[in-house]
Amino acid sequence: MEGVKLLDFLVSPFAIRVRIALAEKGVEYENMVQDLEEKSELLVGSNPIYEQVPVLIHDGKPICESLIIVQYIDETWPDKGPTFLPKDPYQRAHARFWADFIDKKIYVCGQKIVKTKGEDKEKAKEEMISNMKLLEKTLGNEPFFGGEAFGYLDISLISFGSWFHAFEFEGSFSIMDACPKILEWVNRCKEMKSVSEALPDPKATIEYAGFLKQRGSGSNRIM
Ligand SMILES: N[C@@H](CCC(=O)N[C@@H](CS)C(=O)NCC(=O)O)C(=O)O
Repeated sequence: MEGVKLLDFLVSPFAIRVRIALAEKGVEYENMVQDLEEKSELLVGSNPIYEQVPVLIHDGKPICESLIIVQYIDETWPDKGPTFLPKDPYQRAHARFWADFIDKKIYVCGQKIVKTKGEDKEKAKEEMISNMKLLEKTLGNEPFFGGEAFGYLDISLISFGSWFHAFEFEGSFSIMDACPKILEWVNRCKEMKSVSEALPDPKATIEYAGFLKQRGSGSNRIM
C-alpha cells in the first residue's frame, strides 16, 4: 500500500498538472496510464463519483480532482521542492480563483472549439481570446503567475500548453497572436524540465481533438 501512484492519461490537461507538481517536488511515483474507454476497477474504485483521471493514490488512499491533488502534493511534501501556493491568504485566494476560472472558462471554451461548428464555434473562439486576455492581464509583467516563482496558477494553466495548439488548429485561429505575453510565458514554462517532460507532443493533442470531434458534442469525454 505504501508509495505514490498516479492514474494517468497522456493528453489529459488535468493529469498533466499532477505530473508537473510531482516532478517539481521530486516525488517518485508509479505511473499507471488508464484506458478511458474500458475503465479499470482501480480507476472506478478510486474515483467512484466521477470515474475520471487523474487520481493520486498515496499509501493506498485516493485523492481526486487535479486542483485538489496539486494542493495535496504541496501540503504533503512541504520541504521538497518549491511551494506552489502563495503564503499570503489573499494571494492564495486569488490563485485559487483564477485556477477555477481556467477550469470553468478555458477548458469549457476549448471543448466547444473542438466539438461544435458554425456560430457556436465562432462564439467559443471569441470567448477563448477574451478569457486568455483576462489571464494575460492577471499575469501582468511578472515572469510567472506566481510572481518570480512558478506556482499553483502556472501549473493550472500550462497544463493546456499542448492543447492551445489543438484549439488553434481546430479553430483555424491564433490565441497566441492575440496574447503575446502569454506566448512568452508558455515558452518560459516550457524551459522547465518538469513542464517540458509532462507536456505531450502537440501532434498528440491535435490527433486526440480530431477523435473527440468525431465523437460529437454529446460526448463528455474530453482530453
Ligand atoms: N475536474 C477534473 C476533470 C478530470 C477529467 O475531465 N478527466 C478526463 C480526462 S481529461 C476523464 O477522465 N474523462 C473520462 C470520463 O469522463 O469518462 C479534474 O480536475 O481532475
